Amino acid sequence: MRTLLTSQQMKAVDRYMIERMKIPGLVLMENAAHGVYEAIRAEMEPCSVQVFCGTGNNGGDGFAVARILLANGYDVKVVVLGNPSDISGDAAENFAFFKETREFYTVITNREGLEALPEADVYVDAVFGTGLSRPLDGIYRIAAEFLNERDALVVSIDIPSGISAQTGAVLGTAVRADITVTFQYPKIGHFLYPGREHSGELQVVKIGIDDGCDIPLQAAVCVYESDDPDMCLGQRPLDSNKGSYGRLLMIAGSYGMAGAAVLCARAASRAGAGLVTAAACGDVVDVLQHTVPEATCFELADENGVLAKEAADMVLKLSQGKTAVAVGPGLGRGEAVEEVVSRIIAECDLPKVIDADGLNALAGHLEVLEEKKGEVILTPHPKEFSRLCGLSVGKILEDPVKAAVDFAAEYGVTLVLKGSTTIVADQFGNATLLCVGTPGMAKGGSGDVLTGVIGGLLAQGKDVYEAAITGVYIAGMAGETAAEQEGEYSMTPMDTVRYIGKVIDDMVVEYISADTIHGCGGGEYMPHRLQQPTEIVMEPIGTPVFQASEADAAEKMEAEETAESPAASAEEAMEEEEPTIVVPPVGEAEVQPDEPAMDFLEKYADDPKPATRAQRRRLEGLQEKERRPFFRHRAKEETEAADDMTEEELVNKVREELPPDTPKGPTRRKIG
Ligand SMILES: NC(=O)C1=CN([C@@H]2O[C@H](COP(=O)(O)OP(=O)(O)OC[C@H]3O[C@@H](n4cnc5c(N)ncnc54)[C@H](O)[C@@H]3O)[C@@H](O)[C@H]2O)[C@@H](O)CC1
Ligand SMILES: Nc1ncnc2c1ncn2[C@@H]1O[C@H](COP(=O)(O)OP(=O)(O)O)[C@@H](O)[C@H]1O
Ligand SMILES: [K+]
Repeated sequence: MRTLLTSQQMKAVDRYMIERMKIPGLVLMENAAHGVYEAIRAEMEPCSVQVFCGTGNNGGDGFAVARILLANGYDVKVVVLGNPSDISGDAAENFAFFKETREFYTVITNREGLEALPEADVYVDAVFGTGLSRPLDGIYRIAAEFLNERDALVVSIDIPSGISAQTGAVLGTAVRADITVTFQYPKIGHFLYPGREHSGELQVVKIGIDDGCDIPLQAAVCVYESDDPDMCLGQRPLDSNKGSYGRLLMIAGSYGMAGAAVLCARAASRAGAGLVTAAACGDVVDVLQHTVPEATCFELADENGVLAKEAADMVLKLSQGKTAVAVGPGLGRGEAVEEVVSRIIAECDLPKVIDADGLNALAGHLEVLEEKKGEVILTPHPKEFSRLCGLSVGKILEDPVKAAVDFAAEYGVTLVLKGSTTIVADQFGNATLLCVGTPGMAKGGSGDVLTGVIGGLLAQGKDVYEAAITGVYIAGMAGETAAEQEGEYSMTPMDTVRYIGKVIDDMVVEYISADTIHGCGGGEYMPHRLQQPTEIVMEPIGTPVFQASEADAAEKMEAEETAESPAASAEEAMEEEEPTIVVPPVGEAEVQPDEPAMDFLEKYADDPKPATRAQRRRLEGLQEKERRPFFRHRAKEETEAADDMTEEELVNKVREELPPDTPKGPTRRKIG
């Protein structure tokens, strides 16, 4: 799990370090530039590099990178876009060297100027960072388009120029980077499309903004990605029984849409619910009894295969003794459905997840949410959300985090806005982005699976925000596994259901105490969560921008100094050292799963970074196959060499080659 900052929060952190911690801005910029330089050096030996610089601090980073590259033998040209006399502050300090020597920079104002430049091996995009405030136009637009046409490595500093750090939106046009190097904290725009795709491989480097500033703790947005080690569940206690894992009441399906109920019920069971009770109209019950034998079923009153108003009394009666409700998949539409859904919300005090036709039933009747008795999770895709909130889909996607957070706060619900990046927002202004799932899930029925998983977790006693986040993670990871096994084109939602168990099994760790309700752990591992909306104060500078008083800060420093021995803190610091994280590139390369092996290998020979996990696995598999003869050959040589050794020499050699003791990871408790 990673904390994401907005541009405003990042600026506030920056100011804290400069004004309070007295780290000069130039030092931060130098550290940032070294991070970018390391990223380039890891990819390319000294070669020709053009650094496109704007006139703000992003450009300042660019000048510093250019200087470091020059000092390390790269052939560098700085391309200044905009008026050099606008360069000020730290950026001007870093520009000074180029201004003086004149030899390594040029100011470009039009396309002809760019086209007259020689081709380079690497282009660095240091035009705009978090300060982007309006769509790119003029020379900036031309330069972004020019960079996108280059057949060379493009490295963006902080965020691809033209991408909004807040929303991931393209403002006018935007650079498509192969690598983006950002500083200390990723930004929301790195994880929302189209920003996620434009960022390429994301690297996060430390620049000296460390502990001591509480703004990152106040951040309300965080992200989970595939295989995130922080996402875990506790073990089931050995002496538990089905009653320990809750009872889910599911109301789903109608004539012709029994499948939605089947997927939802199966997913809930796979997510661990102790008992799933499916309430539906007659035809659906018949199907459920055959396909989901583990569920108990009740027939509800219907009219032409869709719930009748009278069904509401039966549903409310059935809800007694249950621990959660899932309602909506495949319910169909009509006044009766609206009444059933409204009454469940207003009269049943259990936590509930509402999806699909449950959401359609709510659209236009949002006042019902003001009367809600139990906590509510809504799981719309953008179109369903548009029907709910009245904003157009386009408007929602302009700033989906804001749209989700605003709605959740206004109606006091947890909102799951589904998509290629799914956003979970709670009523306090917190949001979690989940970069899991696969285009293989873009197939009818995937949403029903998610509803079942969330319902199953709710039934087991998970808090609504946790159930929503964990549910999206599990369904997304199960979808990714299904895509690996069955292919992105062919996988079905039922395949996703099949792999839920594998995903959950990988998430179960021994070290979470099972005393969280019903043995479903994870609480303390979930993101830091604000209980009150927080505002980051930007003005006035220098005085109480940050809440802690001088006296508090001095006290805290003194306490920290006396609390730890230097050796212990150094050791801890090493342990806590955050590695540079690398987010796999997304979207760019569209490779069909059925592509012949050789074409696939050739396509990625120079750039082994296919778009999806499934594609990466496939590539790794093929590369491994390619390598095999070599390994066999080496193994044979080694055996022959070993034959010539005495036994003692052989034992010593093996000892030398043994890896040092590695710490043991969490293991599952053995039963029996
Ligand atoms: N915040 C931090 O902690 C650090 C920030 N650093 C760098 O500083 C950057 C932010 O610097 P700035 O705040 O100066 O912002 P930028 O360098 O991103 O750009 C701001 C300048 O561009 C202008 N501008 C914005 N959009 C424009 C458009 N479409 N067309 C023309 N002009 C436009 C603005 O008016 C402003 O003058 C970060 O992205 C990062 O690269 C680093 O130096 C390291 C430390
Ligand atoms: N390109 C994608 N990448 C990741 N996840 C996706 C993608 N497309 C769809 N999904 C996921 O699949 C599910 C689809 O839900 P939904 O649109 O409600 O489907 P349906 O109503 O047909 O069941 C959501 O959880 C969504 O996040
Ligand atoms: K940039």
